Amino acid sequence: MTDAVANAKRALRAELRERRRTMTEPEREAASSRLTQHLVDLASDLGVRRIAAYLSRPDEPDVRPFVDWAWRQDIEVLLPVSRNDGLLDWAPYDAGAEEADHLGMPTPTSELLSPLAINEVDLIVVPAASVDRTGMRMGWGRGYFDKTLGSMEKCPPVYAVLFDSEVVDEVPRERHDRPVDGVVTPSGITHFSR
Ligand SMILES: Nc1nc2c(c(=O)[nH]1)N(C=O)[C@@H](CNc1ccc(C(=O)N[C@@H](CCC(=O)O)C(=O)O)cc1)CN2
Ligand SMILES: Nc1ncnc2c1ncn2[C@@H]1O[C@H](COP(=O)(O)OP(=O)(O)OP(=O)(O)O)[C@@H](O)[C@H]1O
Repeated sequence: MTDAVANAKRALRAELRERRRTMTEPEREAASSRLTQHLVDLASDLGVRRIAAYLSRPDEPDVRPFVDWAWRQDIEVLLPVSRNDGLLDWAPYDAGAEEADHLGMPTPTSELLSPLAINEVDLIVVPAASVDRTGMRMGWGRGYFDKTLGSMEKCPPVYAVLFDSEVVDEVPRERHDRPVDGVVTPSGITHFSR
């Protein structure tokens, strides 16, 4: 049963990855500017002082203009750094240098903070492959965010960033999967009731 779900996730991820890969540049640019506006609205409405986000790759919905906006507003932004033990360290965004880590993910080169640093933020913006209409989230297959969110005692609002077509009726679900409070897509913000 569990294997069947894991296989279903893998197949769905491959399909979603391919769809992202074939998006055109004008489509990406239009999505990016609308997405940024909604992320700015979300952070402004919540009055955040510190957030956790990530540095998107070219095929991901572009959260970089939002990260830069937050930094210019003096909102502290923490970025994930993948560890070999499956946990995430965090490092502050300072508009400085970045490098690709061994998984190919853009990673900051600023000072490393421990996995506990995320306990101090008031909004977490996470990547996702797909989210369903109840808020159940499927990530990219390494469990980093499920582990991180599952380890938090008191979790601030968590919003996944996706393209519109990636919000679906139902995602394959395993016991350890963590739901999100909402999604931000180019067409707007959806809040789930939990
Ligand atoms: N920009 C960005 N940074 C991020 C993430 C992300 O999704 N986007 N992460 C979010 O977690 C963490 C890194 N996570 C990763 C998740 C999966 C794979 C990966 O190689 N996955 C396999 C697919 C496995 C499968 O399909 O079952 C692959 O792509 O071949 C790499 C890094 C932290 N930083
Ligand atoms: N809280 C957890 N504790 C231990 N192992 C976990 C936990 N969450 C996920 N895992 C393991 O991580 C692997 C990937 O899980 P899954 O396919 O659900 O990842 P995902 O939702 O794509 O990841 P992410 O949350 O990083 O985006 C699985 O082998 C799973 O057993």
